[in-house]
Amino acid sequence: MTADAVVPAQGGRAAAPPPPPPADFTFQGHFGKNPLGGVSFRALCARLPSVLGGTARMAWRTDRAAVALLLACQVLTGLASGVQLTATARAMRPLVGTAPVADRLHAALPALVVVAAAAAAVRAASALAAYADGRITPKLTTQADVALVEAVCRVEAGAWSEDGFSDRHEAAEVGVVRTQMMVQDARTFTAALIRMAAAAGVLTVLKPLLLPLLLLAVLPAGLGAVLTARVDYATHYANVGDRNVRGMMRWWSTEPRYGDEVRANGMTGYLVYWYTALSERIDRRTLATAPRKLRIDFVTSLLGGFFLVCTWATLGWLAVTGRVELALVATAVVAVQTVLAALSQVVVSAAALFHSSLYLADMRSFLDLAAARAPVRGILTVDGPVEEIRLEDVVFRYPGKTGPAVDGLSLTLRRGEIVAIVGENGSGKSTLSRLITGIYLADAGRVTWNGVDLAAADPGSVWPRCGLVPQIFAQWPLRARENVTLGQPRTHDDAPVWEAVEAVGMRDTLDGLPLGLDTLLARELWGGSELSGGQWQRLACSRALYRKPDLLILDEPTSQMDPRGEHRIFEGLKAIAGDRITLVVTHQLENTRVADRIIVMDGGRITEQGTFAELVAGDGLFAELLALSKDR
Ligand SMILES: Nc1ncnc2c1ncn2[C@@H]1O[C@H](COP(=O)(O)OP(=O)(O)OP(=O)(O)O)[C@@H](O)[C@H]1O
Repeated sequence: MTADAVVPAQGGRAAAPPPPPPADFTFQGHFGKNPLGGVSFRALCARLPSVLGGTARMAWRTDRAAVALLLACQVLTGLASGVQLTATARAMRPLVGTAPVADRLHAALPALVVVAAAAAAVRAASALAAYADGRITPKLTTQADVALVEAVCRVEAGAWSEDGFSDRHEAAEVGVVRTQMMVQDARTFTAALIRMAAAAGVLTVLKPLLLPLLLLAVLPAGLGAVLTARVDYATHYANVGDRNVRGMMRWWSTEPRYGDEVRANGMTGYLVYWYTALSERIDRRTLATAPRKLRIDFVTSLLGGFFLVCTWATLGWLAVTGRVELALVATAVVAVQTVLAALSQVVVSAAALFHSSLYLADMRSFLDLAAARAPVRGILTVDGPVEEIRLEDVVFRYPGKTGPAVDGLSLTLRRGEIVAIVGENGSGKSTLSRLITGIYLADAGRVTWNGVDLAAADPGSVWPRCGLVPQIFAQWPLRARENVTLGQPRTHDDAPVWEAVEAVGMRDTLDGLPLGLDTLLARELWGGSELSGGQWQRLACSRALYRKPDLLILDEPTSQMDPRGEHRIFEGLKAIAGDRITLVVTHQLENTRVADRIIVMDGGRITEQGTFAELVAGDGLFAELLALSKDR
């Protein structure tokens, strides 16, 4: 079914005109250019030893015993292949003689036994090598995967706003998948290389002339495989942006949590159309390369075939003209077949290795990029309770935006204070809370905690002192207990967990779950229990309270709560305010009554501040917004 065939459902009404296709996602910046686009063929092939070396080093670090076993098996394979061919040559001599069959067989028997034993050794070595690979690969893949997850979790939040960062991440994910094939490709490659060397050695002894011809017969296939891999990679690179967005849309469309919105708002038709259209665009790019790949295949097969015919013709000519005795011709046939099979394996696995190396290089370069974006701020530490947080002429602009989100803002927050931040959508409230916590660093001006500039402070001494309930909070598919304690060192005492749960009025709800605090909060997983939106929000608040932070920031903390829950949260805030700085971002202006001070933001600046009574009495934005909230 094509995108055109997918008619967006409009509640039974005829769908016209056709919906717009998905937007084009192309990056013009630094990452918009395929890094291999201008690289020569020789330079591409020269990568192979470093790829093999890199894989060997990674594997060595992972499981030395398995790597040693793998190497031993490879050497054994080579030796056994050589023995097999030499014994074949020895067996052929009596076999092609003129004595009675029984005598010929009898004379060839010892050599044939050696052939059989060597073949068995090759089989056994190959089985053991597969076993060693099976031990290395899962660990290697997990290592790569964990390294990627960790790197992504650590980067500065601002990195995600950089042009192409998210797509480089998507490309790195493909690198992790490719890691699964890396050891197998390297194993096949080295085994074939060793087998080929052994067979070529025997063949060289028999008739050196055949070897270059064989090489010529196989090399075009290798060239073709590498050229095809390059075309595939170029297509992959061009598709990364689209695939990334398609993956996200797939998640949003199929995630049960958003299922109600998708169904009741009649989005299914358009979403399927959109998904199909984007997939077709990706397919079009992929299919566009098919004729080129076919041409490469044709030309290289033709060349390879030509040289293969030359090899067999040469062998025939040698036999017919008596330049080689018949027994040796028979061995040469076996040797040619062996070298040919091994050579083909070498080029195919070398091309596969090369292909994987392109994606692994993406993974490594993303890990480097992520490491470069990890917070490196300084070694200063914030000690003791946080008494004062000060912002001095702070300016912050998101990458790619023309104007600043926070524009020359100065503010002092003191321990024991509850400060409410209000303002219209987009006025910079959430950005301000990110600057205060040091999630973002100011472009100009500075933010200090107890006089320590966050730009020079180790985040490890700052973030453990924060408790943040963001506007969009996570609903972790973990047990209820972990949903409260996540981010804190593990304790075996549930009393503080219940205390935090009690503070947000969730004790009865969690008590009622099948396994209490041990209940898995994930509807879609086996044995999981789902909470309501407001209950999840209460749990997010309890997570921040459990941390007993020096700085508590609540960004729209009660937007999904019933009045009882909301009342409880704000009463609770007053009770614990003495030990910390509390910041509440809210549009529910009535809730700001609890605050000692209210800050009104407009266009990234503070335009008013004071107590609730003072601001109500004034004729500024706060009074206007409050009047609007009551005007029904
Ligand atoms: N991650 C981001 N990347 C780029 N621009 C952003 C990002 N987050 C916010 N902005 C921009 O910064 C400005 C301030 O946004 P911010 O989220 O701080 O406003 P807010 O006052 O919290 O709004 P709301 O009341 O809607 O939550 C807005 O113009 C917004 O478009």
